[in-house]
Amino acid sequence: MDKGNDAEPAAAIVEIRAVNKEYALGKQSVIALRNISLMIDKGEFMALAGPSGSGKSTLLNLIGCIDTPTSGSILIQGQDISGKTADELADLRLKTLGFVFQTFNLLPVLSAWENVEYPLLQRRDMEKKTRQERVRHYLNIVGLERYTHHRPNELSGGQRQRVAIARALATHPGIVLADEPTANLDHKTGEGILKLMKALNQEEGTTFIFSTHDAQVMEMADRVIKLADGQIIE
Ligand SMILES: Nc1ncnc2c1ncn2[C@@H]1O[C@H](COP(=O)(O)OP(=O)(O)OP(=O)(O)O)[C@@H](O)[C@H]1O
Repeated sequence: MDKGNDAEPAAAIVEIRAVNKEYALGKQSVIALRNISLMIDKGEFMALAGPSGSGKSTLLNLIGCIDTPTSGSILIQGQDISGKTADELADLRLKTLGFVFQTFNLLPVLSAWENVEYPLLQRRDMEKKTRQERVRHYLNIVGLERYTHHRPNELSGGQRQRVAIARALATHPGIVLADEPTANLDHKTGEGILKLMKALNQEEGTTFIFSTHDAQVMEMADRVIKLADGQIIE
């Protein structure tokens, strides 16, 4: 009987195979990632840790299909993304990936409701009623049901990050990528955001991959991958 890997379902939601990333900086080149190989399972709550410049954002950008590796390959839900067109990658980002950023990246002229609704408007096949229920559901989950009409500048940092989390989850992505999601929040608020992410990971089974400097944030992860100078050291 064939017991090879081909016969088994792929457990990894993200697979990174021997990835290198080099940036050209004028005539010089900067090696941001060196020979990274990593399997991330569905439902993981995983932290990327490491000092500034160690390659955390670069790795998140590659997994998020925002940037491409110089060599090596990345598989998302078993599909190699290197052969995909820009349109196919945009579709993958919209359907499979949710993003949470350090600086929240909300659209300032839109209300909390409209910010969460925004990515759903690109789903042409989604009915208005379904869309509105989604927005209401995720704003309730992050505890912002009373702030739906507020614009980002009328919200606190923690509330803004809650809007960003609701926006990331509203499209029902399999994976949420969060680049230093607590870096611009005070410690208590940051802890609340992490607890919220962890609860959503457990309740909805969403895979979370986040970068952090904060040791207490790392403690909440199922697994911590440490990077230094573009390499996995632990
Ligand atoms: N667009 C770019 N052009 C040139 N070099 C870059 C670019 N982006 C990142 N780098 C370099 O790649 C390396 C890794 O950067 P990266 O932003 O991934 O680190 P990081 O661990 O996320 O740091 P931080 O915690 O400060 O955000 C650094 O040396 C950085 O200067």
